[in-house]
Amino acid sequence: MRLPIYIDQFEARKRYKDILHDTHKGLQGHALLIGGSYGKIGAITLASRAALRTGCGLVTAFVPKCGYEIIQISNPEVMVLTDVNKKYLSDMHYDFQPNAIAIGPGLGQALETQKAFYDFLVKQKSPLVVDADAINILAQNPEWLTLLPRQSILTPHPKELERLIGSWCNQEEKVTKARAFAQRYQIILVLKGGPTQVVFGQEFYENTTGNQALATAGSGDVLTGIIASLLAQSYSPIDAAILGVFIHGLTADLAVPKTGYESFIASTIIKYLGKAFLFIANETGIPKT
Ligand SMILES: NC(=O)C1=CN([C@@H]2O[C@H](COP(=O)(O)OP(=O)(O)OC[C@H]3O[C@@H](n4cnc5c(N)ncnc54)[C@H](OP(=O)(O)O)[C@@H]3O)[C@@H](O)[C@H]2O)[C@@H](O)CC1
Ligand SMILES: Nc1ncnc2c1ncn2[C@@H]1O[C@H](COP(=O)(O)OP(=O)(O)O)[C@@H](O)[C@H]1O
Ligand SMILES: [Mg+2]
Repeated sequence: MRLPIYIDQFEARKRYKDILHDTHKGLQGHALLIGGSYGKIGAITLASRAALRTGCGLVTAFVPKCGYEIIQISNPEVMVLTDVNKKYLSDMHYDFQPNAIAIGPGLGQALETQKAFYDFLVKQKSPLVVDADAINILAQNPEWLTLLPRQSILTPHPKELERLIGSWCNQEEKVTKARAFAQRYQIILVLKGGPTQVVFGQEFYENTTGNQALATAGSGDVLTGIIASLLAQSYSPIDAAILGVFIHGLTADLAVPKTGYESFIASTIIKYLGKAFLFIANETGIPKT
């Protein structure tokens, strides 16, 4: 098996873009995060807060009606659009053009949601971030995979990956199958775990940040928000995926000496995003190439 390209501070630094002094929220990108269902609005709440803390100018969450007050109260900076349905999404309808869309956290797999996801996919032209139940729905309806815009980023954890590509006997087989899948559908696969790997075309990357503190509910939902935010800020899909997993893992490395593993929760990732960005921007000592 070919050696991976390690996602380290050099790879992160060369991809990182400074925020310009004369920018404004309209230039910083608008991310749309679609998901949530009754009992799982937290997933999209976390994803949308992470998107804001990653620097995009505007964030809209599209959730079922039961999520409206939850998100408005917990994230006042986030705008909220609601579905006609109370408990799960049934019609992903919005009348603006976001710079990036992520779909899946907390979405559920109700039949009406699956149909709405199909109608949504048919209309998409720009790369998406696809996570959690949106991946599970694709695994149940593999013929829809061809509808994914090229260079969409799928972020499965190992169980979601298995639903998508089937089981594997060892790491080598996993990567071989993932690579064939990514090439077939012309997508980027973020294989979450410890360590997280990224598969894109002929390239295979492995992240060097992160630790077991990330094994906590909502950790992946936060990653989805981070990657969507970078995509909305005009990072290319592969740069958004690579920088996203590096920053996500770095928060845990920076936090654990202060929090310990046990008290680290998904909100702690968001809390440490600022320190992670400062590290990449200023503390690596690596000049911008
Ligand atoms: N606050 C909220 O609103 C939250 C909402 N959330 C939302 O819930 C929805 C369901 O998502 P989900 O991931 O919890 O369920 P699911 O896909 O069945 O996977 C679980 C199974 O997968 C496995 N597994 C997982 N990781 C693994 C690993 N690293 N390595 C190996 N195996 C691993 C493991 O299987 P086991 O080992 O038990 O066989 C485990 O039992 C989704 O929409 C999500 O966004 C959550 O984000 C939480 C916070
Ligand atoms: N032991 C570990 N070491 C490093 N990273 C981990 C570990 N366990 C989980 N993670 C990371 O935490 C995140 C978990 O994502 P996911 O399972 O989708 O969580 P959730 O659905 O609860 O948000 C992934 O980014 C994964 O790489
Ligand atoms: Mg998840």
